[in-house]
Amino acid sequence: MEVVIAPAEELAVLAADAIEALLRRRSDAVLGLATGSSPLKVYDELARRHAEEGLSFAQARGFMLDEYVGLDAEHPERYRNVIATEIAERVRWPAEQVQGPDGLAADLPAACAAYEEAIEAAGGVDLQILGIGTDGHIAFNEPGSSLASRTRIKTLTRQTRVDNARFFDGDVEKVPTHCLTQGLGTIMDARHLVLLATGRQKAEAVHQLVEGPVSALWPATVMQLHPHATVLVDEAAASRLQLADYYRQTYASKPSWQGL
Ligand SMILES: N[C@@H]1[C@@H](O)[C@H](O)[C@@H](COP(=O)(O)O)O[C@@H]1O
Repeated sequence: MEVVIAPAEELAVLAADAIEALLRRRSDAVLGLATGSSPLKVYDELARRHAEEGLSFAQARGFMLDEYVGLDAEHPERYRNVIATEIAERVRWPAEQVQGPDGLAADLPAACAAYEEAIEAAGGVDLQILGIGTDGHIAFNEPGSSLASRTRIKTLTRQTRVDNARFFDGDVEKVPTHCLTQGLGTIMDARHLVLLATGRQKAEAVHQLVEGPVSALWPATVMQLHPHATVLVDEAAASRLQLADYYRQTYASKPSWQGL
């Protein structure tokens, strides 16, 4: 696992560099997309490169991590709509090439199974962008999630609903109680995991993710078992890391030919 500690703007550039390098290598690359505030600067940077430097998403495919159950098709916080607004439309990504689990399906388990099949049929995710919840969840894999889980229905914790209430007029009761989420096993199948975290409220989760014992109690710790995982954090999110100096030295002495 590589840990990079840098200001948020720099982290966004690093993540965008990795995505750009992938797209220039393979224009039909498969990107894993996350919602939440953590990836927003990355999406801004990709939109800028699309507009100013011609970075193309015309052939790329995208798979979202998760979706709320039951939000109206037009609801602005429906993750499908969030991804359309924050990234897909800005880079003129053909809508049919970006998919998410269907939180409005009549048969939710069938929708989860279909989603797993769609990811597999696309050849799997090349690069997965991730954020992390304050309770250590990735996607919506709340504490207690099986480390081998696949796309399924989950109940959101009170903590996650409180954290996400800011997107629902600050009213926790408006935050859905259930979601569909890629499982930890699904996420672990992606070939490169790039997690972004900023702010002191993420410091404990980041410490557990990087340095804690692998445990369902902190679901993101499963990433320690991934052969290619990158953790991009600002100083505040890194403030509880025991080996922060070592990560800094390692990154400072990294050869320029080596990407993330
Ligand atoms: N389902 C999303 C996650 O994918 C995201 O990583 C997390 C952190 O959100 P933020 O980046 O806004 O802190 O919250 C949500 O619950």
